[in-house]
Amino acid sequence: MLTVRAPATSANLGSGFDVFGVALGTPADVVRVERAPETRITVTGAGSQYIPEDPAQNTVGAVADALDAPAHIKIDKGIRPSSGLGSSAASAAAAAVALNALYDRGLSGKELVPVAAEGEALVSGEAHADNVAPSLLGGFTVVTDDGVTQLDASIPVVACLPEMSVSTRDAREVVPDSAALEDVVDTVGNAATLTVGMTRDDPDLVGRGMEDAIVTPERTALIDGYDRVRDAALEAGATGVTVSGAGPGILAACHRPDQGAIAGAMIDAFDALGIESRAYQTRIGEGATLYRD
Ligand SMILES: Nc1ncnc2c1ncn2[C@@H]1O[C@H](COP(=O)(O)OP(=O)(O)OP(=O)(O)O)[C@@H](O)[C@H]1O
Ligand SMILES: N[C@@H](CCO)C(=O)O
Repeated sequence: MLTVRAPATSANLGSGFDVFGVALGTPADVVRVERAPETRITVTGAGSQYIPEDPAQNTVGAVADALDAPAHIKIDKGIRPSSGLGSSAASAAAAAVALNALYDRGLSGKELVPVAAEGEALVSGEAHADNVAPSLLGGFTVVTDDGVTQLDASIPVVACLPEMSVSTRDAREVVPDSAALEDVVDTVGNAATLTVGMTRDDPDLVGRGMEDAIVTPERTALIDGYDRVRDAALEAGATGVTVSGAGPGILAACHRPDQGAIAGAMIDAFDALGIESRAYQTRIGEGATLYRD
């Protein structure tokens, strides 16, 4: 029996649609695997009632297929599905690491990125890798057609998760087909600013670089109360706020001393609209970790 913990992630970071991602310290999924003649999946934990155990419909089933590694796979969900915190990706990343070890496939973390992305193709229709890459590798990741670049980073963040669901598949349908050149220029500038901020562990540059005028405005319309929560977080000291992944999670970058006030302000802003939420006060952290029992 092998056990892997794979963290939640936040993709896009505003200016890096389908490119940027970060691993979060908490929450995380835990996946346990043992060899079996056929893949069988059991799911417990947060939102497990919404997650199919049929291998043909679960992200870990796609990973087991891709690695030709049948197993009994137990998923303990720490990350609620349809959250914007990379729930489906964390299970896929954990399964990729666990099955790679269980069957001695010898693939590196970077080589496991396209394998785990097969799970994302299953649930969202596209094998976008901006959640599975940071969940596997940790830190800040940049995913392009040429591969993955990873950087260790340690920025404090608050990830606020309201009691509502937005499916990635739906949120991809509102992404515009084209953009005005001036918005593209702004977004490239913001993405560059954010990347420099990550290399310096500078929450001010990272927060400033999270601005995006192309995809994020279309997505915020799917999240009740987004503008109120964003304003509350900024007033409480957040250096930048954006939609986490496809939403409804909202990510705020910050300095450590402001973290508690920002978390409280975001929860209170949702609460004033009659929406329950919880906030993870965490920081950019490590990728998937393997434990041998
Ligand atoms: N192992 C799994 N964990 C979570 N969701 C899964 C899993 N396998 C299949 N699913 C399905 O994937 C969908 C959730 O994926 P989706 O990409 O919409 O959310 P997410 O992973 O929380 O978000 P995001 O990619 O925006 O961060 C649900 O329909 C869920 O049933
Ligand atoms: N880049 C993907 C990530 C989903 O978490 C999207 O925003 O649709």
